[in-house]
Amino acid sequence: MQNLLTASQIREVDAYTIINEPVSSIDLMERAAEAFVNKFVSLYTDRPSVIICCGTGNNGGDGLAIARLLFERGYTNIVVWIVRYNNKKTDDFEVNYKRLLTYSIQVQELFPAEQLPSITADVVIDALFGSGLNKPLIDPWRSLVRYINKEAKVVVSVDIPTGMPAEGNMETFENVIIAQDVITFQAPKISFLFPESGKFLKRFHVVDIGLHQGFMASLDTEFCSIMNDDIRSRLKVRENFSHKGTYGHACILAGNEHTMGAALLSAEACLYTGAGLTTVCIPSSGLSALNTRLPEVMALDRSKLSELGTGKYKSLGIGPGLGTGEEIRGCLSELLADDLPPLVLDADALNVVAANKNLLTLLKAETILTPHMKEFDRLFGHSDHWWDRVIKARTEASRRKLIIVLKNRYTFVALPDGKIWVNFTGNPAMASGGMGDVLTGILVALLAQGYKAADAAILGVFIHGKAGDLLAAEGMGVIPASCLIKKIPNVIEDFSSSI
Ligand SMILES: NC(=O)C1=CN([C@@H]2O[C@H](COP(=O)(O)OP(=O)(O)OC[C@H]3O[C@@H](n4cnc5c(N)ncnc54)[C@H](OP(=O)(O)O)[C@@H]3O)[C@@H](O)[C@H]2O)[C@H](O)CC1
Ligand SMILES: [K+]
Repeated sequence: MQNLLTASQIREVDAYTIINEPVSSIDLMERAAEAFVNKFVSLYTDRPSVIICCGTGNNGGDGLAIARLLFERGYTNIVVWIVRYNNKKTDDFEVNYKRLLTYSIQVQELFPAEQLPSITADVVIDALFGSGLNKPLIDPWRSLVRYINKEAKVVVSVDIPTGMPAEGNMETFENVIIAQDVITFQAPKISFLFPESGKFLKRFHVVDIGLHQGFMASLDTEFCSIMNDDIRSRLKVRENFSHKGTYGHACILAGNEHTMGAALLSAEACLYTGAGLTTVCIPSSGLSALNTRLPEVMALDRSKLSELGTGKYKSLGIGPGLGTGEEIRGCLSELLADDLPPLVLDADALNVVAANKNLLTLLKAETILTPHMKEFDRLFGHSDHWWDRVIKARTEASRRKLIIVLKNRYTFVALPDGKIWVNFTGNPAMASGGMGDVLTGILVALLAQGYKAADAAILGVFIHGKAGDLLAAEGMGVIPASCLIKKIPNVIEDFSSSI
């Protein structure tokens, strides 16, 4: 895992690195600028003309060093804007300013109430404000940002688009640079994870500037990202002499007459994730579809729900395509009161619980809930913005000792210990019906194999997204859920055999 830091934690790590590496702050700035330039030249290979718009804080200091380094790499068409809208400046900005003046790079100082120079360059590099932003922009900075957004062809931001807070509610921060690319230092900023950031940044790239890893890891953070090593260290290799009994019997209560596909997708994903045996509890109307499509999967008739609590199954998933009719509501209330195996609740199961919140209190510790945004809001109340929603997921997960998998482009896994694990695998080609059903099947299979619920959730979201990434890398711009399932074993193989 890698901790994701708030702006104040970034400052702490910065200061710790300077003292304990040790490295001077100006050298750390130089490293940041070098890392930016290396990435920039790999993204923009045709040596574009650039305007570098610099504030007078350390983000601006980075911008000045970037100008110098691009010049040293043979960029001839560089203009540096220095935005002097107040008298503040940092020491490292000042050092880099003096260094820049020894180069023959064109520098233009911008003062309030002056007309803004025209933008003719191919790319504007935005180094106005970074993680030091502490309030929404007002004029004259606001007008400058609006002008750049209107006039610039392409903007590449240093660390964070100017005007965006590093974390927190983004709603009041309306005037933000719209960046094609953001080259950000050490770790993604928490704000990048929320859909609201999507209108301000198209892509972000993380570059290592050598901040102190041990100190970063020691910080008590709310957010962390799921890394490849987290998967490798958790995935168990399938043992020689193992048999179907070794990998558990999973059961999925899903599907209805018109939504049997959801049950089939979940069951198939469960199969491909390696459950020893998979049973689906479906109405008899789905039997021929199941037998035709998934010969490996067994059926339990919907009338035999009482079998779910008998200890026969090692894990249980409830919800995909189940429906929310009276009959389902009644049987779910009874079931949840029963002694069930490790449980995943998805889709209609969540909707039934949302309509009868008392059921939440019946859920055993470590139950996995997999809501998308709307299901989450139905369960725990409406949120106006994602920051509020994610913090609510954290609170509910720790208060109720549940595992809440809040699905989105970057899925948030809120654990009972208060930590939120963010998953970075997955891609927009996966945005289609049935993907949630597949995730449920993956999770139920992992629980059947004896993974602890928190590990199953972390592994499950990663494997799901990674399977989609493999298909995207093969050129699939749209990925049907049934195609993704077939890639699950490849991901598991890749990550369990390379310890
Ligand atoms: N550890 C790292 O990742 C490194 C980061 N570097 C770069 O440094 C910036 C952060 O630099 P900092 O000097 O802390 O802050 P900024 O440059 O973003 O902002 C400067 C000052 O701007 C003022 N401010 C804040 N909000 C506003 C606003 N809305 N309007 C006007 N002014 C504003 C604020 O001063 P106040 O006195 O008003 O509080 C800021 O101090 C980081 O993003 C990286 O680019 C290092 O180069 C390497 C290590
Ligand atoms: K910036």
